[in-house]
Amino acid sequence: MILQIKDLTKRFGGLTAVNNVSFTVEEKEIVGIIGPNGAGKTTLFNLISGALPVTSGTIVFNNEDITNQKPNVICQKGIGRTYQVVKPFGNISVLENVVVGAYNRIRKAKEAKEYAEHVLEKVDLIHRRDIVAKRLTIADKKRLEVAKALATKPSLLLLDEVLAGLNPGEINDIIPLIRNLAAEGITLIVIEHIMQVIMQLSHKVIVIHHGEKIAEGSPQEVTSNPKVIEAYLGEEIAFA
Ligand SMILES: Nc1ncnc2c1ncn2[C@@H]1O[C@H](COP(=O)(O)OP(=O)(O)OP(=O)(O)O)[C@@H](O)[C@H]1O
Repeated sequence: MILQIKDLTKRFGGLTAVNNVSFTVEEKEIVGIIGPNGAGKTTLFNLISGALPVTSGTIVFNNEDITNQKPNVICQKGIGRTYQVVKPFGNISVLENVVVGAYNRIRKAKEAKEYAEHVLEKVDLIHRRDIVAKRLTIADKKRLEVAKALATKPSLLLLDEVLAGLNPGEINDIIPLIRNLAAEGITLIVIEHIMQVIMQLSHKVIVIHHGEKIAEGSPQEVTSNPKVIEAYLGEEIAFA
């Protein structure tokens, strides 16, 4: 077991965004997290990555309690993440963006640059290395977001809607990339709205609704669960 989330709760004033959520993630697993808009998925990532303090509950990573540790400390322990809203440093090059990520783990400039180039090759963005990041297409900005997170050498990577806003062709191009990361031994937790992608990628799916975990199981199990179907009534997610 690489991650254990126990009774995790996050309140923003009177709003309980994450409510008593527990689950575990095994090494090399791909876990999908789904749930309607505002369900608390990104907040969950913010708690795991240390971007927000928890209200109660614990987060154990590699047998170590990391609850409420600082984001840079959690990153150095091996948890990387992407952001739903891509946040490249727009006025510097693609390569420099990734070098910034690499500096979390590598102190020497030459080594950080070499590692950043290696990561850019992995995400198929090496040919754009000298372009100013803000000039990238949306699809390439998503690849850059993954590259920045990969440069921190994560053993657990949290992907927050990296496929949102992409067309079907672009989505099909990025899915093998995600699979390759898993094949290399990186454990993945993936928030995604596109059910087909979740069904294709995930070993296990966790369904969050109003901050609570309402279902957990194989993609087939959760999509045939009446509670899950009800939570999604009126939502645009298609189970087909
Ligand atoms: N920093 C914050 N301060 C106050 N409320 C917040 C904060 N972050 C999130 N929330 C609220 O917590 C709830 C859960 O939000 P969250 O972004 O985690 O949902 P989500 O499942 O990721 O949604 P989406 O699919 O739309 O990204 C929402 O009601 C949101 O408005």
